[in-house]
Amino acid sequence: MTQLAARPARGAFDRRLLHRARGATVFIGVCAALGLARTACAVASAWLIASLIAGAFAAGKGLDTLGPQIIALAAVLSARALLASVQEAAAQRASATVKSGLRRQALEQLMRLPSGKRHSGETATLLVRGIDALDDYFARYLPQLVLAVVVPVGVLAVMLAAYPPAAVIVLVTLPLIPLFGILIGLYTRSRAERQWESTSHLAHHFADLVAGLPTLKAFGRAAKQTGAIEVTTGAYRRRSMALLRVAFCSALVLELAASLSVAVVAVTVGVDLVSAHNSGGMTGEAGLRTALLVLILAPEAYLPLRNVGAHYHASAEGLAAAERVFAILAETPENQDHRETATAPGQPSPNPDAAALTAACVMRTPLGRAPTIMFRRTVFAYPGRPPLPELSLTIPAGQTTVLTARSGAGKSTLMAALVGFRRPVSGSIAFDDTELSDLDLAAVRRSIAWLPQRPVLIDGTVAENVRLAVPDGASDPAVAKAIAAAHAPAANRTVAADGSGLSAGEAARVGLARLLLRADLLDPPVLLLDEPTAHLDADTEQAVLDSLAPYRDQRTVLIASHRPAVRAIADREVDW
Ligand SMILES: Nc1ncnc2c1ncn2[C@@H]1O[C@H](COP(=O)(O)OP(=O)(O)OP(=O)(O)O)[C@@H](O)[C@H]1O
Repeated sequence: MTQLAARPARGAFDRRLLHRARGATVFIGVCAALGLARTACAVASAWLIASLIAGAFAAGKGLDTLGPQIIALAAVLSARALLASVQEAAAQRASATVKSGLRRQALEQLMRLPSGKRHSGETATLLVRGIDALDDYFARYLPQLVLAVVVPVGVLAVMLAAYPPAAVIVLVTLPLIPLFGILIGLYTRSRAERQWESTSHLAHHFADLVAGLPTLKAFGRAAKQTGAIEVTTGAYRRRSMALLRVAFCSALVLELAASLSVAVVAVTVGVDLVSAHNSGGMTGEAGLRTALLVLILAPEAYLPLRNVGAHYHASAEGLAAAERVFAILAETPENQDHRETATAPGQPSPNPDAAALTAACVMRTPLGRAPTIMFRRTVFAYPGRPPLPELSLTIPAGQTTVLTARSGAGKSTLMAALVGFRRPVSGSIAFDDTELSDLDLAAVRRSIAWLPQRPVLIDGTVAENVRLAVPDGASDPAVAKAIAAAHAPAANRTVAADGSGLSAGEAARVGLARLLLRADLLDPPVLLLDEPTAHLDADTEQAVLDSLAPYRDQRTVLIASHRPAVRAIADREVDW
């Protein structure tokens, strides 16, 4: 289930969405201008239609007299259609701007937050489908909201000039539409939130199931998952149908209110027309034209407000997703220094801004040549777990230290802490005499090459995977050298993001090639290697360790491993 609490419903006009993109503000201005032009077209076409009918029926005019008016009507209707398509194009453009802005900001924030905090299936659904659902908000709802303000005012002004009683009826009944719309909208909003939770849950469940399918099949439990999927999709279907029911009912209610109001206007105008023959009021061509003008214009006053209600339902899913994106953007990265950027050393940096920032930091690397690393009474803790034992440890400068503590003692945690992905709950970490918390974390990361226990892989070739280790890219020969030194698979071998296509040992050597490439090009003074030879046979292990030898020289190297061959290259072993 989604981990993000739904926020209270916002108004119909979400300022935060518009503030996210400068283009959106221009778009609102364009919408208002186009709305005014469309109102003018609506009034002009109503007047032309009324004149044509009144001229033909009340004054008996022929095509020769009415010809210019027919041409004018065609021109006005074409202009109205053109304005509508310009508005649609502007809306799509504004929508694309806001969506890409939101996606970029959410991704940057997610990369700053501690990894593993959020489910990937749910996040992918939010960032792809959820944000895409904002199209309805920008392309339909927002333009309609502008029209809902501009059109009724324009139409009412014309009606007031032409036939004040009809204007009064419209003025009195018009607020019923937004009133009903708001009441239904408030109800829909909570349903849309629940619908979005169902969507996230389904995505979450499905992603978990697909990832765990081999294991489930191996234990003969795959068929049992059919029932669980049926339950999840059933809940999703029921919530979708409930939301659709509300949408249809709301359209019906708004339609009914508008139709009744127009009917009252029609009856008033009709009664006036009939009684005019006795009183001398609305008679002849002018009287019929006025009556027709009012009858054609009256529905135009209600239409934008009704459409706002309908489009609100269409955009509710996008708004619910946007709430969650804003919740992500508002999160404070608890495990992170406020100065850090997003790139993990030796790990891919999908964010060019972060890469550029990291590249800038290389000019002021804070770590001296081969620093001493100190853990002083450091305690790490994971949520819901007892804290790990207090640790006081000195990793000597320029030496290779092998951590041999038992499995689960916290070796990987300690390495993650050195690159700022874990923060101790008490005690401190220092490079030479400077506390990590006083250093620029982005620059610290730039000074470290880290081979994690399970290197992150992306879809692509081995070369592409290796090249990611350096934010500014690397030449083919440099990549080839690192691949050869790490005894990694051929550069053109294809790899899937889940690691399929490579054995566990081969994947580890791709990670090692990244570390070596980083060491070659960025010359970091610290190397961290977490179980670098865990899946390797003795010969390959020795070859890899031999390749590593020149890189260990003049650097502070920390390796987590229990393997005898690795322990044999240690200047110092540490256990706790
Ligand atoms: N994300 C996490 N959430 C909760 N507990 C965790 C998490 N990561 C690690 N731990 C726990 O913290 C402890 C230390 O884990 P860590 O991976 O650092 O140990 P390690 O010494 O590297 O183990 P190994 O040699 O098996 O790789 C373990 O008890 C582990 O279960």
